[in-house]
Amino acid sequence: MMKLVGLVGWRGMVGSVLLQRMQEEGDFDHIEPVFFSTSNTGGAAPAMAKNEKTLKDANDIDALKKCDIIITCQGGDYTTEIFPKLRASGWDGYWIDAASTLRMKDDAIIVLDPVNLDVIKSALSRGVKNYIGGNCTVSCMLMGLGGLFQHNLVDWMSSMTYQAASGGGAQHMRELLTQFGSINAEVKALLDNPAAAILEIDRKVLAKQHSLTADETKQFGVPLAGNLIPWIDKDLGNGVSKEEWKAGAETNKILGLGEAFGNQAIPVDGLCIRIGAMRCHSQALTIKLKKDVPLDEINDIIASNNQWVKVVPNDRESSMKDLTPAAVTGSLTIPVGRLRKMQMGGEYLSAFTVGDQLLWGAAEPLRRMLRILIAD
Ligand SMILES: NC(=O)C1=CN([C@@H]2O[C@H](COP(=O)(O)OP(=O)(O)OC[C@H]3O[C@@H](n4cnc5c(N)ncnc54)[C@H](OP(=O)(O)O)[C@@H]3O)[C@@H](O)[C@H]2O)C=CC1
Ligand SMILES: N[C@@H](CC(=O)OP(=O)(O)O)C(=O)O
Repeated sequence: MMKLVGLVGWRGMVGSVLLQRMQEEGDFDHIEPVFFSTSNTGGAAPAMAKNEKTLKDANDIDALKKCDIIITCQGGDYTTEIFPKLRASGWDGYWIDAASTLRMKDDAIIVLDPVNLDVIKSALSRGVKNYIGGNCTVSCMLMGLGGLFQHNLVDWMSSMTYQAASGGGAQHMRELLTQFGSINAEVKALLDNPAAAILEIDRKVLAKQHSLTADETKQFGVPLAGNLIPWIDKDLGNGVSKEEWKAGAETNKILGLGEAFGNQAIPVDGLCIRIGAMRCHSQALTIKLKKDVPLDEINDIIASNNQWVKVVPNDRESSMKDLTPAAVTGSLTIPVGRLRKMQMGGEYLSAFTVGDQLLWGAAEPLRRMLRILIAD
């Protein structure tokens, strides 16, 4: 019999990408879906619905309890509120979640199966029921550089990120575009006049950035258009942002490394920066290798790790064409480029990678976890 799969948060940005991928991969042919809503109980379920044509109440524990598997992209507040109640009610089904709430719990696995299928399989055999998608930057980095970890070559890694507006949510993407529009409108007449002085244009742009209305900076708090923000997520109070903390904590948990697994963690640290890209996160990596491996071997190790990673030749033209958010958006390909040995010595490797943070960064690992569960 087909598994009853509850879908919560399917209407949001991550959820919409998830549904789109599930349709592309024919996942609905293998499940009996039940669509839930926090705002429209009784409304019409989307076209993929089979027997259950109306939306169920996402806060109704009895309705949720009927599902064998629940996938939620509804967000952390929903998970915090509903998940404990559902488990307390005796529900023993599989919970697949995009939110960070449960990621670091002992009874939860962070899923990224092209990288940690062994960790997932071992957890399934132990009866673990909670499978959580990783932080977008971490997942995209591991999809690109997983080969180096698999070959136990990484001594430590520093990751400097360039994260897109979408990481904040749909409203943040809209706000970025609104800001670009306001700034452009401010200097449109001067731009149309080739004789206009560039310093006058620059002065007006800066004045506009400083005078954007509260409405125009409601999501980010400051301008992002023509600017950047060197802080993402909460301030942990020790000079580290929560997004930066996740790099080390989640990378190691995904790989099954660290004290909890009885072995040594690999230090992964850096600064996380918000930039004015739409939905691709990029990161510049400095990797201290455990030994001086020739660059052609490194290229092979990275390229052969999974079918989505693509090594981009370290030259100007290839980097400009294939290693940008605009080139990668909407695609599952994870390009890794700018691979070269650094001045510090043969064990120091630089790399640059880009990933669509709504695909490998959010929806795709959840979808693939569902396929693993229904294949069993
Ligand atoms: N954004 C990201 O990059 C990432 C997000 N995540 C996680 O996924 C969660 C969901 O993120 P995201 O998809 O960006 O959140 P959204 O804000 O796009 O969607 C969340 C929910 O908001 C409700 N909603 C209210 N108004 C609208 C509207 N106009 N259009 C669509 N939905 C609406 C929907 O619930 P309902 O249908 O019940 O009303 C929807 O499921 C995050 O909180 C986070 O935990 C994880 C990784 C990356
Ligand atoms: N914090 C990420 C997006 C996100 O949702 O991350 P997490 O799933 O770890 O909360 C960003 O802003 O780019």
